[in-house]
Amino acid sequence: MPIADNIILVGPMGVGKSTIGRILASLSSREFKDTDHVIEARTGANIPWIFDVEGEEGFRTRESSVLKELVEQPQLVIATGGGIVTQSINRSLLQQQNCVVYLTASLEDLIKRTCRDKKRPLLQVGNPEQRIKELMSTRDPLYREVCSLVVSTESKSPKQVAEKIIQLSQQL
Ligand SMILES: Nc1ncnc2c1ncn2[C@@H]1O[C@H](COP(=O)(O)OP(=O)(O)O)[C@@H](O)[C@H]1O
Ligand SMILES: O=C(O)C1=C[C@@H](OP(=O)(O)O)[C@@H](O)[C@H](O)C1
Ligand SMILES: [Mg+2]
Repeated sequence: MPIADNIILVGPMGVGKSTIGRILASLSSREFKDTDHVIEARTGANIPWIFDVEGEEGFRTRESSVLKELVEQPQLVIATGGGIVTQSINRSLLQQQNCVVYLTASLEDLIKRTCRDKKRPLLQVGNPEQRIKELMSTRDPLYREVCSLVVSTESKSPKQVAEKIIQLSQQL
């Protein structure tokens, strides 16, 4: 893969996109961007606040415009939010990219990694375990539709996952 190409991480909340993305960027000499962080920096508000004030729809509009902007820049690692694939306009854009990596984890790990924080509004309503299961059943086919690689994070440290992505992306 040419060095100028971006690596884009997709997958469910808690799979490690933001954590692994940062490490992957430093290991592969790319700049790290996280769609959620860009939205927060631009609005001066955190994700739960944006969901409260603008609803999920307002957040998705912001997310789509940030994604469109980022994919046009060279040599980035882009960590997306777990719901990026719910919008068909985002899926079309992702399908045009060279390297979109779907990170996977067991439901048990996803629950463990998200249960302690309150920064994910979609897990604050109802039973979080049930919510993660529901979201995964609708979103898993969508992640698969847009990805060029599937990489499991199970029993691997974030650094090991980042190294695996580098190895596999060189074979694309
Ligand atoms: N491979 C991993 N093994 C164990 N814990 C992880 C791994 N990757 C991420 N985590 C932890 O899971 C939590 C969620 O990670 P985060 O990067 O915010 O996920 P995402 O951006 O996909 O929602 C964090 O506490 C992070 O430290
Ligand atoms: O799955 C989702 O719909 C969301 C995932 C979050 O990002 P992470 O996947 O980085 O947690 C964030 O974009 C927002 O809370 C909505
Ligand atoms: Mg994240």
